[in-house]
Amino acid sequence: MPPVITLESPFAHQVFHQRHPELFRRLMDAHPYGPDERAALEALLAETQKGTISLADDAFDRDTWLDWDRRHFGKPWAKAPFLWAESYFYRLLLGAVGYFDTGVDPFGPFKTAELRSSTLDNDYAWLAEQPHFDAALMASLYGNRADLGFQLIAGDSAAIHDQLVADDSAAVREFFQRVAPVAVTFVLDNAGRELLSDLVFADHLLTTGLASVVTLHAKPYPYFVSDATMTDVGDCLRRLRDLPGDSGNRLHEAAADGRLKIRTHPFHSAPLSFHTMPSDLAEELSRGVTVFKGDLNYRRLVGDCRWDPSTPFADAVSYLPGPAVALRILKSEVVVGADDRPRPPGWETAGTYASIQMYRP
Ligand SMILES: O=P(O)(O)OC[C@H]1O[C@](O)(CO)[C@@H](O)[C@@H]1O
Repeated sequence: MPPVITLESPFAHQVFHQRHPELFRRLMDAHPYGPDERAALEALLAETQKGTISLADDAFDRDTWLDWDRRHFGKPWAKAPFLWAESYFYRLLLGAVGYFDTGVDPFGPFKTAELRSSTLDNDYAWLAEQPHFDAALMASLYGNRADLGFQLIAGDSAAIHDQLVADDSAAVREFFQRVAPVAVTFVLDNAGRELLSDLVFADHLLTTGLASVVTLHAKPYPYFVSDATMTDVGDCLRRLRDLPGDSGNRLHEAAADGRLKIRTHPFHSAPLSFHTMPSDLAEELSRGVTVFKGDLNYRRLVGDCRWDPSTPFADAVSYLPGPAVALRILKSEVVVGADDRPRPPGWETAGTYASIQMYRP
């Protein structure tokens, strides 16, 4: 594997030194946190910006983190791998605000606001007509770009394709048509609009008979601000029932008869790439095709490393136990399988480029 990306990277440094303080300001604004939680958040910020990585003796999940440790405890945060450090940061954030005692999702107010957004019904008006395969696939992809005007998805697809650095959409469509009906697992990313769009894609696969069963893998706890937990999946399914079209009701029925399953796995909040996924998860992902959503899952899929962007996608994911589709808006420095068209500086992290990549063992 190429060298791993660490917090020494200017992009990762910016995440820890600019985005995290802003996140903490918003959390303290959104919640009536008392002096203890506020002090714990301030201490966490200071530690992750200047201190050493530590693991509390009485942490309830100490054994898990010792298992996931790669000799990072006791070392400076500034030298840690970006993926490992970000993941542990969110675990510590949850501890600081008492999540493991109260069960109150610190990001809940942001997620709720998105589902209550006054523009949501209008943005999903296109659902009134049953989307075809490409539109459903693109909705799931571009759901990963939070600020997308969703009418674009059903409209001018040429503009969208121009932004793709890798486009295996035809191979994805042909794959589903050839192997249908197939078991499909979604390794979910964000709640809110992204999850609503993923649900629309899942409904399309079930309704058209391309999927025999769809399993949604959510995060075991709140993570990376907006990542979907099991609770978020329930909330989004309910919200989808109020949006135009009938996807929400169909998925509700699919859940009732066992064609839609919702689950989680502890490894989805591990600070490690999928190369080291446990055998029970690998066994699950070997049963059909897996759709990996979003930037964080992409980093975990290929490894959060300094790949040459022209490296074939298949070379980076050949360890997978079965076929896979990766749908991602590029928001971090990791890129594989990109075409060689010239792009402006910073294109990897700008959040304006996207990729659709398919792996068949
Ligand atoms: O929601 P997504 O698509 O997984 O993106 C999350 C991304 O945001 C960051 O936290 C900061 O850019 C990345 O580290 C991470 O990959």
